[in-house]
Amino acid sequence: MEDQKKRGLLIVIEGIDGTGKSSQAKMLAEHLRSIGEDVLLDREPSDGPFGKILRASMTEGRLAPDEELELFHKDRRQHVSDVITPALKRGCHVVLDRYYFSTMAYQGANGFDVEELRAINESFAPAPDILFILDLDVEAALTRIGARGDQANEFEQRDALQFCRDVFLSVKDETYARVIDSSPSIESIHESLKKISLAEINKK
Ligand SMILES: Nc1ncnc2c1ncn2[C@@H]1O[C@H](COP(=O)(O)OP(=O)(O)O)[C@@H](O)[C@H]1O
Ligand SMILES: Cc1cn([C@H]2C[C@H](O)[C@@H](COP(=O)(O)OP(=O)(O)O)O2)c(=O)[nH]c1=O
Repeated sequence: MEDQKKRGLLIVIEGIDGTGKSSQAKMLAEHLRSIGEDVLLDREPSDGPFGKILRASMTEGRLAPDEELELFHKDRRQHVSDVITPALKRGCHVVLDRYYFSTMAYQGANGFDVEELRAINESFAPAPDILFILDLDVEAALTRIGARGDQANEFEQRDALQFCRDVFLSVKDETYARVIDSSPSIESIHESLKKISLAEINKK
């Protein structure tokens, strides 16, 4: 008898820096576990070898765009095959802080073609069951992360973050996508994510 265990849900949380992804992912995972669901809380770049190189480059100095993109794809291929797919197959939900929509956004802002990036990633990475797009204007997001670089840096940063925000919103009509206004309190946003996630889990 084929194992009839229900496949887990891939729940992805995306948004520009400061929209509350990490806070919401942690709270959602903790809530689902508290009601007996098997949940893996994870993130991209992942904690695998390629992800580690990427995270190091964020403090030690950005890699060349081509090299950086190649590493994000290598990291995701390994993350999907070694972590995400096995977890979903054993019925474990995966709550993921960033996924390939961040590649579309941030490497798109770096000059790569957004739709091409989407096609490459969707050739090997499963689409989410739910994609929460945490949306917030760039000024409010920058304030939250206390990003006060020099003026020039801020202008560049603002433009790039606005580009990213627009890319995230560009997938809002997908059946799996939910745009969540991230200006309310952390708790009220958590209530929205909890309600939507439980409705999907109960559909299975
Ligand atoms: N809804 C919210 N209202 C006010 N502050 C928030 C909210 N969500 C997150 N924050 C704060 O903003 C900062 C960034 O939150 P974080 O969860 O790390 O966002 P991200 O992972 O999207 O960068 C943290 O200091 C966090 O406490
Ligand atoms: C997953 C992913 C992240 N990123 C970027 C977004 C972040 O600036 C950085 C690290 O992600 P993260 O740790 O989420 O940083 P933050 O908490 O500040 O948002 O990696 C990409 O450029 N491409 C990607 O595919």
